[in-house]
Amino acid sequence: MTSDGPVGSESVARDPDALIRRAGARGDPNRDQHFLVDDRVVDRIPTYLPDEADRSHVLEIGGGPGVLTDRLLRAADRVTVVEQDETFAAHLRREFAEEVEADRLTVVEGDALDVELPEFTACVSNLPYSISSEISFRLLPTGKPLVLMFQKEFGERMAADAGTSEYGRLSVSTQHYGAVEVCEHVPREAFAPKPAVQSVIVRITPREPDYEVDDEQFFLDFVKALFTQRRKTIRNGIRNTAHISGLSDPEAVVEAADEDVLRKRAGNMAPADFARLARLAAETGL
Ligand SMILES: C[S@@+](CC[C@H](N)C(=O)[O-])C[C@H]1O[C@@H](n2cnc3c(N)ncnc32)[C@H](O)[C@@H]1O
Repeated sequence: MTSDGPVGSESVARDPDALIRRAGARGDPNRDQHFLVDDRVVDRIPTYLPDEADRSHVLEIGGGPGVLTDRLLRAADRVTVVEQDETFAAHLRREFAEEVEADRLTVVEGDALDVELPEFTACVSNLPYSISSEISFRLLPTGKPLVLMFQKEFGERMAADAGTSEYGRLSVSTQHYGAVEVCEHVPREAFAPKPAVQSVIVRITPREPDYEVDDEQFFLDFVKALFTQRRKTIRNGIRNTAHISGLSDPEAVVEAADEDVLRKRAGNMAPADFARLARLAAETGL
């Protein structure tokens, strides 16, 4: 049930279309503004947080008219929303004046890639897709649960298993930080204006990886290097990409590694296989 009623008296969830009307501006696709207008989808998003997630301070990137902000304020003690567009930032402060006054909502106007992020306990966002990768790799190292909307292909690559066509550097580097699941496919019709692409909601639950990495930066660079040569064997990948991985003696790594591993291709290497090889590479070839 949603309400189109007066601002500030909402005991039921706010109606998406009414919020867009009160914001006084339509979404501009050139500014990554595709707003959720399907209540059922918006209502489900906060429920994808893991049960054990700490809901004391939830971060939202890209608040827009505030339909998700509204649901997050119902599910969390405190919310910080980062919004780049001054019209929508001003609208959010107006629309949620009571919550701002009560210190339950902070509206940060600025670019989510530049602003200082608060000490949040979880992040739930319908992201601006043009910054999907950069913002994800700002959020992932915080080790907090994330529920994020992405372009379908991007979210599926994050969640992909070794041996599938979607599996790549993005899968390994995301899964390094947490367990990744696609919770829901969201059709274009759930947004206004309708985006050109389909979307997915992805949950990332932080956990320690099931392998050990001594030098995280080298591990991530090594994975990046080997996926630039995904059609080549690992043997040739190691040899051809020292300028990316930073190896000073790639030949020593090839000599030390198992033949079984050297014959594989990056797309068939599980994250734990990369980690084992990265440890060996750091010991023998850095
Ligand atoms: C896909 S819309 C989502 C809006 C709202 N949460 C919803 O679900 O309807 C993305 C929002 O992010 C904002 N935005 C775009 N780039 C941004 C950036 N770099 N930093 C912060 N916000 C940004 C846009 O103005 C827009 O309001």
